[in-house]
Amino acid sequence: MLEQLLIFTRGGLILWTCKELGNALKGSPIDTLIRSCLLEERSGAASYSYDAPGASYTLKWTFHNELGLVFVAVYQRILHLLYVDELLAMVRREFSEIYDPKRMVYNDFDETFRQLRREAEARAEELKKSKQTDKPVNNKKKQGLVQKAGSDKGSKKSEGSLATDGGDGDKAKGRKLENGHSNGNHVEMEEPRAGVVNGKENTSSNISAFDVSKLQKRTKGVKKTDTVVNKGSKPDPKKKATKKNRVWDDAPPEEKLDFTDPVDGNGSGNDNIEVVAANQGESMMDIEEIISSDSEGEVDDNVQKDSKPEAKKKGWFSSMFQSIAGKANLEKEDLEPALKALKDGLMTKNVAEEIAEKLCESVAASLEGKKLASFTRVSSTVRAAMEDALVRILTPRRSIDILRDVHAAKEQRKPYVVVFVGVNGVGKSTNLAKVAYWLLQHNVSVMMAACDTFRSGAVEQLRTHARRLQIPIFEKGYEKDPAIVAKEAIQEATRNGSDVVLVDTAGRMQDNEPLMRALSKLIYLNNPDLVLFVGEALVGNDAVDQLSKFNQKLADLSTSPTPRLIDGILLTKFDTIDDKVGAALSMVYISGAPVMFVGCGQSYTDLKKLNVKSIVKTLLK
Ligand SMILES: Nc1nc2c(ncn2[C@@H]2O[C@H](COP(=O)(O)OP(=O)(O)OP(=O)(O)O)[C@@H](O)[C@H]2O)c(=O)[nH]1
Repeated sequence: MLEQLLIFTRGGLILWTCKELGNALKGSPIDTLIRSCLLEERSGAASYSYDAPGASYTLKWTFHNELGLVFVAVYQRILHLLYVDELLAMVRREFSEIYDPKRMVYNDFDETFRQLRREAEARAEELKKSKQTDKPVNNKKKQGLVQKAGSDKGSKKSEGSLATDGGDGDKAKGRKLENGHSNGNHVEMEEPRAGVVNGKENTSSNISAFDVSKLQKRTKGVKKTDTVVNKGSKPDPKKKATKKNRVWDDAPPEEKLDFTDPVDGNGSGNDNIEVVAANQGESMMDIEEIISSDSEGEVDDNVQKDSKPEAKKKGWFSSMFQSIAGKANLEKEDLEPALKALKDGLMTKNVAEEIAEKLCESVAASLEGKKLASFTRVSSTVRAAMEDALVRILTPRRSIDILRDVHAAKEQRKPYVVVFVGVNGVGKSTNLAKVAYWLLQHNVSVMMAACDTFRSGAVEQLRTHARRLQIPIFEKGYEKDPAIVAKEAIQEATRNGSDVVLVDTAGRMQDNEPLMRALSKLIYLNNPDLVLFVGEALVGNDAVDQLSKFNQKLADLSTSPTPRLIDGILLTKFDTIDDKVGAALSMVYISGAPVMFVGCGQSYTDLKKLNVKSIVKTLLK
């Protein structure tokens, strides 16, 4: 049975709920859906699963982007209701006809909903019966295949057909993507994809995607009839051939970019800062590489390339006319060329394919049905939506201020503990030393803990850094339990009054179960203040695998009911990646953890903050 159906604005204002259903939902599925899925650019997913004590729900949703409305249906997961997508589509259609931004109460919709639900249920029942009668035909292999292909096509053609219900009946379609700490809530995607763990929930009130003021602006000039006419009209088959505008490159003039801010800056500046800082610190290596970021704009070139045949078909006049007069309502097909170009562009910048795809799905979901403003091209609209999404993802939602937290710990007379984790050779020890140097600059006393008791030479390497920086190091040699070494190091730091303990750990592959178990133990036993994932900025698709598996393993192998996951990211070797800045996006997207530091060279001073504006600009170049 349907548990609830809600209609609310993107600003979060609830307009209508089904009083008849009236069931009090267990937990807070709607809030969680908004925070963990809709605001995290995962709204392109097919459904969201929410588990609360005593209930497991599936949530499905649809948007009316032009009116800024969100329609959400909640039902018990076990039921696999076949009519939910259909019902949502009908509710969306009927409600948008009576929607008025000035109106708050929609009691008159109760009866309409009752009818729609009856209708959808009846059609689902019919479909079920017809499926049952179809079964013997499907037994014949060849005939079955033909039939399936035919019905799939049919489902795409007929907008209101129940056959479009892709969610409930086709369990095999998508693999579950874990989202949120370890609460088991997840978004289910339309296509099979690798498992993803989103480490942190959005705890802030960052509601830019659900901004009421934006909505009001959008709806101000919209005549209700615009929407009604479009909604009523059947999709025109000719439209497909003539849908796309020619897209012009309206990217800003090329300029040299820096993706980092000084680590003590405010993090939002877009000044061109030299990436390789003045070499005040002692060099750890002989060579210093200097970044070059003067790349050509690839995305818009692609857009142009992709759109050319479409523009040709459409003709110059109609193309111009559309961009001047504004298109009625954006449809998925209108967005596809621009989204494809953006996706390809993101991938050339090293964004993991899976992430690029999900982002595009989410942007498409936020734009479909929206009216294209006059004098705007589809590509500009898509680009602006993508830009918003990227800024939203990369801007930390939780502020982790290490210096503030160090002082807070000091007041409680305990050291602030940071554990550096990551795969082999990414730069854990080197960047741990950079963080130590940075802390020393702020008059914070530091102790290093050599807990890589696995790789020979690791302790000596850390000792060299400690000697150069003249800070104490706690070491117990090799083949010791790193969890115990860390514990003793923290006890020692408490005794000698060190403000911070920086714990070096052995590099490990994300699939190495024994080493991951040892790391999980170290974290569980010592409960550090910060678990910092050190990752190379050079990685592409592997970034997703590394981070998601680290988080997954930390969750699975922990003996604690509330396992600690990765809190922040330190991206290394930024000086070697040119404009391939995509790893930053992939890692933040997949973990929900912010990039706290960027390593951009081999001197102690080569530690910076991520410059979000620069990164976004480069990603869209
Ligand atoms: N160019 C550049 N090189 C770096 C950066 N950070 C680290 N490196 C280099 O990367 C190599 C590996 O660094 P380590 O600190 O030994 O890496 P690790 O993760 O501790 O290695 P394991 O202990 O084997 O897992 C060294 O040659 C470092 O100099 C950086 O930001 N830029």
